[in-house]
Amino acid sequence: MSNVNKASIPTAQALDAWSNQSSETPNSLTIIADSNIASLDDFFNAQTLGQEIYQTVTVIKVAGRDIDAQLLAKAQPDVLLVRSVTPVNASLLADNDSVRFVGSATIGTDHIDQDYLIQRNIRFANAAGCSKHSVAQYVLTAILTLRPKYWQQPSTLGIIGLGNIGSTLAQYAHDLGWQVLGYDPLLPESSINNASFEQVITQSDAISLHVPLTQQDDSDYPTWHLIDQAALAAMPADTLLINSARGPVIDAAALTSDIAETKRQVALDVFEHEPQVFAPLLNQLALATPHIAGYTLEGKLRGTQMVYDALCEQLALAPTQSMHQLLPLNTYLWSELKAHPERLIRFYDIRQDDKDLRAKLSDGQVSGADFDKLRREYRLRREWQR
Ligand SMILES: NC(=O)C1=CN([C@@H]2O[C@H](COP(=O)(O)OP(=O)(O)OC[C@H]3O[C@@H](n4cnc5c(N)ncnc54)[C@H](O)[C@@H]3O)[C@@H](O)[C@H]2O)C=CC1
Ligand SMILES: O=C(O)C(=O)[C@H](O)COP(=O)(O)O
Repeated sequence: MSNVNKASIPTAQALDAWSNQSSETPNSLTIIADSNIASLDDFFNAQTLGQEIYQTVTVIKVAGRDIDAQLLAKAQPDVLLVRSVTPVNASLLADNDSVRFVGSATIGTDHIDQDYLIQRNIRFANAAGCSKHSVAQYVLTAILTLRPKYWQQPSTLGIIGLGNIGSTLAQYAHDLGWQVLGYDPLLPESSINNASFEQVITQSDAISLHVPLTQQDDSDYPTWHLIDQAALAAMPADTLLINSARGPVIDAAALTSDIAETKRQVALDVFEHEPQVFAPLLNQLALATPHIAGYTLEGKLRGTQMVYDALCEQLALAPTQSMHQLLPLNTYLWSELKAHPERLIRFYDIRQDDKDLRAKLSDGQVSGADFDKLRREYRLRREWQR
């Protein structure tokens, strides 16, 4: 049996050409995938998935925001692979009865209606923890760029949400001799889960948010507008606030007024009205980046690897591709940076990302198209080895 990788088709427009040729081959596997998933061709092809079972593996690559119900109804894929910008729910899948597996190469799952997928008996996998070091390193870079004195001076880092990213950030904070005040009502008390929400808000030098976006229906501790006008009013003006979780965790209108009044330093990687970013907030931020905290080569490849492994399990195949075969040598060592703080800009020049985003400001906003373009064309950083 020969395995033929029929094609990786780059755009939705190519779907018409593909569907005219498609002869509904038995044992064919059709995948619709967000073209922003790293190394799609390396992980999803007839060699890595065929293995005597699938004669044809077709990957239709589409921009995440263009994956819609019409496309799914027409292509009738077996597998849907997304990142964070494609809402996967009844509106997307109602007219489709072919999808058996949905993979999101991301940590966050707020774009996925998991109850609906269970109802439809569609297996779901995400990439929990894939970029936890990358995001933690983004946060450290933001803090140390804005407050270089914290390399030497003991400070208190408040962490809200102590899952994969929050707990990883706490390890780096301890490496630097910082005190950690952590709050996570869904985890047992621990050496880092050691404070109330109020204590974190009122007693930290810097606060970093690492919660999923949840609403009242999903959680006893919803995070939508967790940082609202009251939380900001309780936060001392010199407390640095960083959000790399999801935009709506902070009430953007309240934050805009708060910074105008307090001149607080705030670093945002995510925005309430993303992909649009509005000037009144952007112009007051100490640092602003286009949702790239997790965008390292390692973080993105790990995300792809995790959904590939889960798909292999679903198909009862042994995984044959590994991200380690695809990674160039990594020379970024956390121990080196700790010994030479002046090299931070070489490890991650966050001000360049900030500058690139602000350069897109026009007519009072960064448009969704420009925000997405910055992300699509982002030169992936390397994750520091710890
Ligand atoms: N900016 C970026 O590029 C990235 C952003 N993210 C975002 O970061 C979020 C966190 O990621 P992980 O740490 O890997 O997730 P995780 O699921 O491992 O941890 C989240 C933690 O938040 C806690 N939590 C939930 N509600 C809370 C509340 N009201 N108050 C305090 N804690 C609460 C949970 O108990 C859990 O321990 C993701 O859900 C995603 O939205 C993730 C990756 C990249
Ligand atoms: O993993 C997550 O959760 C994230 O926020 C991603 O890193 C965001 O990347 P995209 O999925 O929007 O490319």
